[in-house]
Amino acid sequence: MTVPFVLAVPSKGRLQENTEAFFTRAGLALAKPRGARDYRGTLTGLDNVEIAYLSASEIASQLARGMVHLGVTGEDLLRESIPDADKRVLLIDSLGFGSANVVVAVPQAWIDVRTMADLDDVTTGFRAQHNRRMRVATKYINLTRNFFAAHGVVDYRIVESAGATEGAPAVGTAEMIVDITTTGATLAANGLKVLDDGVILRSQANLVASRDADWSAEARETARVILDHIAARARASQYREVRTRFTGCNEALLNEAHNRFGVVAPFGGPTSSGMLTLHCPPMHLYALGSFLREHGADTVSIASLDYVLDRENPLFARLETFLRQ
Ligand SMILES: Nc1ncnc2c1ncn2[C@@H]1O[C@H](COP(=O)(O)OP(=O)(O)OP(=O)(O)O)[C@@H](O)[C@H]1O
Ligand SMILES: O=P(O)(O)OC[C@H]1O[C@H](OP(=O)(O)OP(=O)(O)O)[C@H](O)[C@@H]1O
Ligand SMILES: [Mg+2]
Repeated sequence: MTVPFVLAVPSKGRLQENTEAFFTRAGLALAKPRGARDYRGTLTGLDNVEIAYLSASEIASQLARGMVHLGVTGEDLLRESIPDADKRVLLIDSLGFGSANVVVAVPQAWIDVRTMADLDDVTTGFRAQHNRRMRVATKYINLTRNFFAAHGVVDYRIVESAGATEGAPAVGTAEMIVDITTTGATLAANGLKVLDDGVILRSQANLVASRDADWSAEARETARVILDHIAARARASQYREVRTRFTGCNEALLNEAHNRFGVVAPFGGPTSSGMLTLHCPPMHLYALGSFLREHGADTVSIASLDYVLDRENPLFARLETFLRQ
């Protein structure tokens, strides 16, 4: 019996939809053959892959324990729940969604407290005056400890919070908080402000590999195929395809296009009839089109790319290096 390759994806919340869309764009359709309430799924076309639908925090701990091969979860959860995270898991690629900052926030009323150094003074003064330590409400216990230690802040105590952390100062269960914020609306609504140097981590969703999973030859091959799909899509979305034909095209012109517009010529220089295919970053398309016409092209067509399959697979290369270390 072959052991399935397990890919863990968020089962709910804001990460779920984005993760599904991400795999779909890469040409990997997640399916739930036994219905929407099933927490096991499949990846169309890859028979030995099992999708595990788990909460984002559960994905971080399953990756740490080697129970899943690949997973999508927030960097905040990985760094909080895995000591020495960079040894246990590989953040293969950040995915551009699920962005949130883990921050130190204090009441806006503390007008003289703007930095971690100010906080150090205040916590020390508080302890001397009240004979107890200031309380920090958070679920990010390890991130908080490390960050406060790095700033030399020691006169505090953590109060573990399971939710509605921003409310803690107002209800009097803590003086300040460490929590995640995206728009800042929840902090503002609770009369809190982020310290100027109080961003502990800029987090986003990542595609993550576990070191301790069963990386058999078959599992590696499955990872290669999955990451090949993802890399092909990523490569495609960084460029548009520009096609034109003109006889005056030469290497000097291509070099200039490369230097000025970041253009690459994936299939080499022009064909004998002068046909030229270029890949150009979206922001330079018009400038490139103008440049090509100035140098003799009559018509330039621009099209978006769905996938670009390269011999190189930078994502899988990263995984192989990590597993070898
Ligand atoms: N504004 C935000 N607030 C909270 N989490 C966000 C935000 N934006 C992105 N995220 C990401 O989503 C993760 C939380 O996802 P979610 O709440 O679904 O999972 P969970 O906290 O593990 O589950 P549960 O709430 O059931 O314990 C965060 O850790 C973070 O990586
Ligand atoms: O900066 P903002 O855009 O206001 O977002 C931040 C808030 O969003 C999240 O809570 P959520 O509503 O997801 O509840 P949860 O604690 O159950 O995850 C997070 O825990 C913050 O409280
Ligand atoms: Mg949550």
